[in-house]
Amino acid sequence: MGHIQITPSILNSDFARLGEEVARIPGADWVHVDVMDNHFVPNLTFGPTMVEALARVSPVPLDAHLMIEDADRNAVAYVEAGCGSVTFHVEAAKAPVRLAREIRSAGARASMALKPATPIEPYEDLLPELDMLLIMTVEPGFGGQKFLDLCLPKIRRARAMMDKHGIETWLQVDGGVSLETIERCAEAGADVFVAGSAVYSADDPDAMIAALRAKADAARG
Ligand SMILES: O=C(CO)[C@H](O)[C@H](O)COP(=O)(O)O
Repeated sequence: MGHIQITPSILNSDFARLGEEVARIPGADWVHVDVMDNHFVPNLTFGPTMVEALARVSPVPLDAHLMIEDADRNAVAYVEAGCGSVTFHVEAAKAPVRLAREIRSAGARASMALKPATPIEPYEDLLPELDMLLIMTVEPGFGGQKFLDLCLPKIRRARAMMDKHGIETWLQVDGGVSLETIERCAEAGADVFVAGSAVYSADDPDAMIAALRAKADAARG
């Protein structure tokens, strides 16, 4: 298991002041950018041009979460836009192994996401192809939703598979992560935590990142 990393999502930040919003979180490990196409999810955010502009001003590297159809054709554009990590949804990829290899060859960390109802078991043999697995803990599409406890057993099973294979794949959780829920995720084996509304609704987002990190570290014992 890797060290604890906190990756604030800008989904619930002020889109009119994105440069200033990322400047408020220098203590983050990554900035999580939720790319939504209004097809894979019923919400629309931004594309590679906006992400490229954000990458130029962000104090920390970008972690793109692509909630888009046709991930096979579009994911590498986000590596070229300057993202250090690119996550595609397995439900949207026709050839996930080829896609993970393309992301890696283009120079970013390759990551694959599972929606809450998508099981991990069919993808066990694919884990060594990934730098990170993202287990969604809400239905993708919107920030500010309630954490789904039903996803915790899947996080545990994914961590057990990684241990069995002896691989260093990071395990990210995304959706409803807060001071109230982060310990459960860390205990289950997650090491990378996306937090959107918890960070951006705090008076001091950077202090919230430190508080989340401390809770996750404590839960690990
Ligand atoms: O992927 C997402 C939604 O699809 C967001 O990253 C996620 O929901 C973060 O927001 P919050 O922490 O408020 O749940």
